[in-house]
Amino acid sequence: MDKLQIVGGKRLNGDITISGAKNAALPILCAGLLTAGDLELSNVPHLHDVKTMLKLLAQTGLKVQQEGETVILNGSAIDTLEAPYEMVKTMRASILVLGPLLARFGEAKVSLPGGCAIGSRPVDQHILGLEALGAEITIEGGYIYAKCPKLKGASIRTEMITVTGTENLLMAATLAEGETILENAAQEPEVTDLANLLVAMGAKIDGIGTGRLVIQGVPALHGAKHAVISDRIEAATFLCAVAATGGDIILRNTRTDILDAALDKLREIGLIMDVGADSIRATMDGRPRPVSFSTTEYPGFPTDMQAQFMAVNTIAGGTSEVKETIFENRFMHVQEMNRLGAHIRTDGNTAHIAGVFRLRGAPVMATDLRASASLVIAGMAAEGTTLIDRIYHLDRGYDRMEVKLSQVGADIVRIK
Ligand SMILES: CC(=O)N[C@H]1[C@@H](OP(=O)(O)OP(=O)(O)OC[C@H]2O[C@@H](n3ccc(=O)[nH]c3=O)[C@H](O)[C@@H]2O)O[C@H](CO)[C@@H](O)[C@@H]1O
Ligand SMILES: C=C(OP(=O)(O)O)C(=O)O
Repeated sequence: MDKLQIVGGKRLNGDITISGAKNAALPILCAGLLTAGDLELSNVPHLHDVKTMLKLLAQTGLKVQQEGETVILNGSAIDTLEAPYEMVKTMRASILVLGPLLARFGEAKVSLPGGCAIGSRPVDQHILGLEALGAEITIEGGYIYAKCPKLKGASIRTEMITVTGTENLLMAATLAEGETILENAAQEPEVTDLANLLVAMGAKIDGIGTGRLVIQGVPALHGAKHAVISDRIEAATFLCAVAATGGDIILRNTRTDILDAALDKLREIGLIMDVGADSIRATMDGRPRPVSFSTTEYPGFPTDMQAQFMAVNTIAGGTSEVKETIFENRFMHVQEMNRLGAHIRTDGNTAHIAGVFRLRGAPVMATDLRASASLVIAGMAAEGTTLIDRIYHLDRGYDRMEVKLSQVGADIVRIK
């Protein structure tokens, strides 16, 4: 199992190119199931989750061609309407094949994803929404069996805002008969990116980027070309890294208009930023200032950045409070950060952090994707050597993170 070895205390200096967003690429790849035409996707990141998704899609009969960051999909010969447990268990986003398969082929069999380190993460809203569109759904032996010769438009209000739930229902509704209204829809930029692709494929969607999506179903979708949106979470993760280590970096190929909540907090920390249309220069000197925040849906502060900001807070000059409102168990990094000398106490969904002057390197264990990223940041800020075990979590969602960080001066190596 690969590990990362980090010798902390190095300032970061140089350029980093941000990759395409994992959370946009995954649903967008699933949209390949909706058409018999060619889908040509660029800016697709090199991630373990993308590999898993392509493997899952290929076993349905979807043709996959990949060269660098470009992926061409063709769905003219799909013959297996199934997502097996073996693949779904390693990546929850596999649930995103359910809506497209059902809408285009009238049936699908998809393994229930089950819980994971950050919470129980049910998919009841995906199921209820598809039932509202006319699907007959049964759950047996850990699998969701969905059937409906032709979905019919409906008005659906999910009980909470769900990102992949919105995406699944949105994709299904594009091929349903008549009008579908999705209320309480997620407004995350990755949902918008998917919606824009669907429109390029011939879908009729109003209200893109808002909490109310109105979809007029069409009989079929055609092929399209699309560039996956830049990863705002990767960008903000590197900004947290420089806030923790000090230095002067430039992020390229980033979308600065979708980073507001994170940029506001980074300014509060003391990071000086020169924000262009697709690049950010960030400089940091001195000790970070503590920041308190509560995670919420977009455009609020993203739960996927909670752990990385907590890493910065551990060495800030003062105390802070971090509240996690999206997932019930997303503080797995706390114990590991405390092993590095941080002073964090949790009380339900709130973490109280008393900044220490210096963290000290230690062996730690990654527990989930963003927890892994936060330990990388903490390790880079710590004195001495930190060894991070179980970094397969990191590889799920960061495109060669250690390579990008070494290029800007971090002392970080992968140990096979
Ligand atoms: C691949 C992808 O895009 N992953 C993102 C997506 O995950 P994902 O789409 O799985 O997260 P959701 O937005 O669905 O989850 C939000 C909350 O709703 C709950 N819920 C959701 C659906 C449902 O049917 N029932 C239910 O109870 C979840 O347990 C959670 O507490 O959004 C999360 C919240 O921004 C991000 O952290 C993930 O990085
Ligand atoms: C929780 C995340 O991803 P996923 O929904 O794919 O588990 C994440 O990207 O931080």
